[in-house]
Amino acid sequence: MSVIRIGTRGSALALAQTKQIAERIGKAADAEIEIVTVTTQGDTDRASLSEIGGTGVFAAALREALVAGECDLVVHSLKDLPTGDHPSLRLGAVPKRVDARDALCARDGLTLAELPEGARVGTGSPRRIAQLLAKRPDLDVIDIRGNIDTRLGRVFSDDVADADRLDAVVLAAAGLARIARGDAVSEYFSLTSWPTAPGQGALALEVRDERGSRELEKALAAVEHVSTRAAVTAERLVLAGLEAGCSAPVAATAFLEDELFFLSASVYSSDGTRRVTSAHAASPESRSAAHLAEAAHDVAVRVVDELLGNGAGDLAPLERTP
Ligand SMILES: NCc1[nH]cc(CCC(=O)O)c1CC(=O)O
Repeated sequence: MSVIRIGTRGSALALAQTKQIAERIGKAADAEIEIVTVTTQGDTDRASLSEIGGTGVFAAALREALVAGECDLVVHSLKDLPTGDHPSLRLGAVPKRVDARDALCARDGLTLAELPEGARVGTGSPRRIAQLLAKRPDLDVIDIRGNIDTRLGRVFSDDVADADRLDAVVLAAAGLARIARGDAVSEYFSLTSWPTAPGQGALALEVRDERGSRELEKALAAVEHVSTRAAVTAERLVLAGLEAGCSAPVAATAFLEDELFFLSASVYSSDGTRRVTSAHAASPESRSAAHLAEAAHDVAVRVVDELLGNGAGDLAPLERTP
């Protein structure tokens, strides 16, 4: 029997999502599935995400393992994947997105509006910092790093030093659901008032840019979800069009509803006081992958033009300066 080796990061989130994909692939392909754990700089480096630069830190080591042939397929959180094409890898499949929303995890079940004045709220994401300050300029936003459990621990664990204690953290709902910590959520932010990172809540299955084995191709086809791929393509084209990295204060949300394909994107100033938003829709000729891709490109071009025309380029440092 042929073997499909799946590379993954070692965090609880990465393992949970990889195991889920492994199970689906195991059912679809007549192959033995092996999981290969790879350590990445994003897992070991405790510097803040804005310092080491979000773009690619989580993805780089996984990609190296894939290029080196140590595995046949890697599972990424799509939002951690750089937007540019890799010279020898391709996006083999994009499974159906789960929840794209951000969630507040606060002590005593408090919502954002209910947090006391000056409350300490943790996040390492420039987008989330800007969104928090836009709604609550009084908050003390603390730059934090680490996996989801570590971050939740700063709010809920009994053995956190008082100096490290936070009143709340903002995390991706999808990540919390994947590691079965949805119980920690005190408020889900609606995508209309709080859009999230391009690709958030979606996974990316990356493979070498060659025709894979029959079983690998069968596995990829079985988990592919065409409208999710079109949505995340449009969202990522916004980042690419703005020449922004994944640590830029940029949010984008795309989805197919009835016969319309929507894309909305926002760029924030770092302090949350200013925001430029653009939204456009297209009606694809059909729901085929090709027509949806066409719609995704079409709306992304219009959204990027409008954002830049309205001064988005001057709002925030979009590109990471090394
Ligand atoms: N940047 C880290 C990261 N990458 C993917 C997720 C969550 C799951 C997802 O969006 O797919 C997270 C954690 C978070 O943002 O809370």
